[in-house]
Amino acid sequence: MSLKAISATDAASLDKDLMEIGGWSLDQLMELAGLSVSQAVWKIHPPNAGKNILVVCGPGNNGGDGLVAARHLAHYGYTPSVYYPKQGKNELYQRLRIQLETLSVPFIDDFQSALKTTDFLVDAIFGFSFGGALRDPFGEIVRQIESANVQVLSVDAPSSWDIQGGPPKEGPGAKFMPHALISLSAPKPCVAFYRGRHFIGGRFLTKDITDKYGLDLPKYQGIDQVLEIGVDAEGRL
Ligand SMILES: NC(=O)C1=CN([C@@H]2O[C@H](COP(=O)(O)OP(=O)(O)OC[C@H]3O[C@@H](n4cnc5c(N)ncnc54)[C@H](O)[C@@H]3O)[C@@H](O)[C@H]2O)[C@H](O)CC1
Ligand SMILES: [K+]
Repeated sequence: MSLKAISATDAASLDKDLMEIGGWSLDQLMELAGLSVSQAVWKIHPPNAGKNILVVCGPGNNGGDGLVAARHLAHYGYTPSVYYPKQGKNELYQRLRIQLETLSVPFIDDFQSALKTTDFLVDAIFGFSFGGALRDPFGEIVRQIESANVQVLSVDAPSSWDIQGGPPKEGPGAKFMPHALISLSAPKPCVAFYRGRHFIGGRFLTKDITDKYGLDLPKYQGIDQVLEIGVDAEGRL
């Protein structure tokens, strides 16, 4: 199955359209994005493969998707924990955090130790608004993830990758190739550099909006919020 990619600028504009024209709130979009991330985790790493899931969340909405996913994973019977080194100011993130704390999902400080004991990692650090060189503390965090012996699912883009141009040429992230990637709404151009399992999620697009941005409407099956799509040997979708 092939799906067209969307640039970072169009992805931001598409979200704006959904909220300003389509009647959506950010909470709703993030809830469906995070729900699809949790379903992708289930498909890749079902609970009988190990229940300890470490969700690493960044300061923006990509991190918000991770917080939502962690909540769903707790309800599915996993034992998620969250590493959230730089919480964003938006009150939405504070509410998502409270929801996790009331479920007794731990927010951990010792990332290095958590990496050694986790069964699976969700990279919800940066999505389509990432740009430039990694600023502290994220350079070291990405370096630890890429050298850890654990399967990773990246949310929307492998964190540290340029959304257009793919992995950095050197430094943290240069060797980062997650086991799986879930693109939200539509793949981002950096997927051309990606080799691994590839999912699409964010089941809320309408034909009007896919036509406006020249995208394909994924053919989700039944009640699934996530669909696995392929990437060929040359990185084409
Ligand atoms: N339509 C959908 O599918 C939806 C997707 N969602 C998710 O939202 C992100 C995009 O969120 P946004 O808040 O715009 O940005 P990010 O989370 O990618 O990052 C912003 C955050 O990162 C900081 N930052 C940027 N570059 C750097 C750097 N080089 N070093 C350190 N820090 C950096 C920046 O300052 C901000 O704090 C999308 O990918 C989806 O995952 C939504 O949930 C809604 C619907
Ligand atoms: K990410």
